[in-house]
Amino acid sequence: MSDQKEVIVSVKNLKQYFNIGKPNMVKAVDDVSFDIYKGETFGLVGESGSGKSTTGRSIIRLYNPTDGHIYFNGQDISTIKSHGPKMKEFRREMQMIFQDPYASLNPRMKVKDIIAEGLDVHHLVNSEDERDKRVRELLDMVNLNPEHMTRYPYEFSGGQRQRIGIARALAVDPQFIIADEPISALDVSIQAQVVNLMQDIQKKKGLTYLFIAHDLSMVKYISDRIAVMYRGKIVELADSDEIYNNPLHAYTKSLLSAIPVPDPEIEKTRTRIDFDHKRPFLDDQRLQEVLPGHFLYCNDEQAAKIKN
Ligand SMILES: Nc1ncnc2c1ncn2[C@@H]1O[C@H](COP(=O)(O)OP(=O)(O)OP(=O)(O)O)[C@@H](O)[C@H]1O
Repeated sequence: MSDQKEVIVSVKNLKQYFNIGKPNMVKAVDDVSFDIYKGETFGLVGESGSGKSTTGRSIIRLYNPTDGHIYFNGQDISTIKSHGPKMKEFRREMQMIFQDPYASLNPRMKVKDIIAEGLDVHHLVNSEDERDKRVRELLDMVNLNPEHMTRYPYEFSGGQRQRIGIARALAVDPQFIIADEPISALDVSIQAQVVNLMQDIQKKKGLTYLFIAHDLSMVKYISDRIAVMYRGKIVELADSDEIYNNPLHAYTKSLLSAIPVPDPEIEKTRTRIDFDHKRPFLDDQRLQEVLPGHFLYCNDEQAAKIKN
């Protein structure tokens, strides 16, 4: 994490509601606020349907926010037209890596054209030679053989395809990458390789990551800070170690208890903590700082108890 804690992305009171036929409204993201610091990996964790992907997609402005603000390097991007020239500039700085490397790469395009898409859109290269040279560099950066740039996605394994997805995201030299469950579809043996690669590249390029995952098993190792999301709200946010060693929200505790332990003896005795999913959010609760840098969704009385 950067020492100065310079904020790169700031999300303020974001609401993203979907109208699924009156009077039904899905509150996918419901009044969520957090900052992401330059150079850090910010983990966003929660079970399926908790609103993680919608949060990521709202930041990159794939949706028009229902309410609230998104700031990128201090500029409010929540009101910029999503297909206008101004947004195009910001898109160059914010890229996305998707969960399914099979679905997210066009099977009819050669790898070099997939990777160069951003270069073309943003007119970043002036000749075919320059384009090829850049694609080679990018393939090399993700440890793929540059000679394979004229191949098609089906000729690559799952892990290799995710590397292609990473190269595509890196092509425009972004500052910030949203990785939406980038390893969930991969074999466990490949997951660590892809994560290590992402971390190496992060160091080299000073990148900031928003890393979305449905469980804490990998995220706790790679994130500087973690936000736990439940039913459209952030219920806890703290440094990764703090989340792991001192979880305060019952939902966080249940997520932690779901992580398998590598030691078979300890694994045998692992008890899962259940979370009562019927428990509603109450009007007097909000996300508040209960310990330095540790935020919990609770009421004032609960907060005061933890503070003392
Ligand atoms: N475009 C949309 N239209 C209507 N409802 C949507 C849309 N996108 C998401 N939702 C709903 O919003 C809620 C949050 O979805 P979201 O995909 O953000 O959750 P998630 O935590 O990322 O889950 P997953 O891991 O399954 O992707 C879900 O109830 C989902 O059905």
